[in-house]
Amino acid sequence: MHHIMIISPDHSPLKEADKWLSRYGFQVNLSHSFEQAHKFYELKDFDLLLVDNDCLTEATPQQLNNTPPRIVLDTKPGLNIAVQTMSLGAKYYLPLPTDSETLLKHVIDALENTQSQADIASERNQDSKLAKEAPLLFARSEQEEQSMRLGYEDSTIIGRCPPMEELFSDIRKVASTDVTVLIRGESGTGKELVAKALHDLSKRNNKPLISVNCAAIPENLIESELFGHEKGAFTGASSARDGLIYAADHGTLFLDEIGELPLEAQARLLRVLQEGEIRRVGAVQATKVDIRLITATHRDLMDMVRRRQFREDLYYRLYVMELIIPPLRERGDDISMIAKNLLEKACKKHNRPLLAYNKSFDKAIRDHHWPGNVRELENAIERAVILSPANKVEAANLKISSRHTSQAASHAQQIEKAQEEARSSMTPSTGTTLDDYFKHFVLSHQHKMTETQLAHSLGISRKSLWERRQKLGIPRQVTENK
Ligand SMILES: Nc1ncnc2c1ncn2[C@@H]1O[C@H](COP(=O)(O)OP(=O)(O)OP(=O)(O)O)[C@@H](O)[C@H]1O
Repeated sequence: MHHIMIISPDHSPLKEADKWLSRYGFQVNLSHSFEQAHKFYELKDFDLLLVDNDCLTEATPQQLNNTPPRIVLDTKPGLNIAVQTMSLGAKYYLPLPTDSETLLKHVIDALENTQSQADIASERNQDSKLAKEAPLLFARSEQEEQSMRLGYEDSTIIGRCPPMEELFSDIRKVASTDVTVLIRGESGTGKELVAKALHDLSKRNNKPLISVNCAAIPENLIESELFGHEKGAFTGASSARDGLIYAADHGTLFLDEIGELPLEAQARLLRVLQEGEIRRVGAVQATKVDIRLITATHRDLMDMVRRRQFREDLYYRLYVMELIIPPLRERGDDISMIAKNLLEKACKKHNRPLLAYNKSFDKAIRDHHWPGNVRELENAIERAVILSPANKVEAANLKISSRHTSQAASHAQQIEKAQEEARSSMTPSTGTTLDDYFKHFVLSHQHKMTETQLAHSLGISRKSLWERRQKLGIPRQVTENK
């Protein structure tokens, strides 16, 4: 039988865990503080500690010395505290209140993980005599190798600037945990790449990573796509179907553009997170699923909560860990490093010899503002490769619009200016193209409409709206956190 010590103040919701864990056969003891726990028990006799963060912050370094592995739970969760807590040795960091299943799952994971580490340690001890006689080089696992190479020129995510280094360090810390991660960054900054890195570096990497762009699925289909449906659940549902969440069972589900998820689907998703089970549209019974959820958005979800466009309870579920990807224009020398890599790729793709990357090309790239970030850079370089002569790429062939080239003007100022222009003339001037009209309408209305409302007003699907934004490089509304 495993012995667990809960250390939490009287008012903490963590005390509930006592009855849940006892019901599952764990032997549980409770203390109000580390001081009290040390006074009445030998902490080394316990297999695991569940600690309310309030008690952890009050503990002295001596009280934390030689204590069993711990899971830390927090009524005021935050990224900085989470990272600090994990770096101080916590196995998991979870928000409070939590539900019995989430807690049990993490308790079991932590106990199993500790056991396997103990097994490895004892094997290493046995091997150590041999090691002294003939030193062996232990190769790093493929996963460790991959984690060390994050950011390098040959990695899928290139970046060496301090904000990217910080991001990689956070990725390494959270990848192995099962916590829900919210990735924030402007369009084209690499959110999907980060989600993939988290999956590849996790213990779920031999199971599927299912990526879903919530903005690209028509609103009336989103629930059945995600959650599946029963036969006859709606017109056209001629047979029962599993949804994408079920397809991610035991793996990772990446929901991109989570801010575009309609409210009804948000309620269903919340249930998946709370209960660990999924109910198909039209079904009575639920099925258990085990997924690690990663979400991404360029939107200010808190602002959407205030406008009642996003559920507050879901927001707090998603916001356990936040990873922020800086816009390309703030990455200094990384821009050239990424550009060279993209040039190489584009040359290969178009069967061209590696074209010379000269100074004026580099200057043009570094001077541009890149509102569409790495995706825009990728497209511009591909254009330049196609249009340039025999053996060198020419800056002019990047075809980047000059109104974006001022580094001084901030992205926010640019969007504000564009919106101001759009608002000051509510009808487009004569001679504008359909694309201009489209751009004008989106920029002048996006501050007061959701993507669904915008698409509806334009008489197109959300998928088309999303695709045309990418094509025309129309930035989304700037949020205060960017
Ligand atoms: N740091 C990077 N190094 C190299 N390539 C990158 C980097 N970041 C992004 N890319 C490339 O840029 C493109 C856009 O990346 P990705 O789709 O991950 O962005 P995103 O933030 O998810 O975009 P959106 O918000 O529009 O869905 C991809 O082709 C990706 O491979």
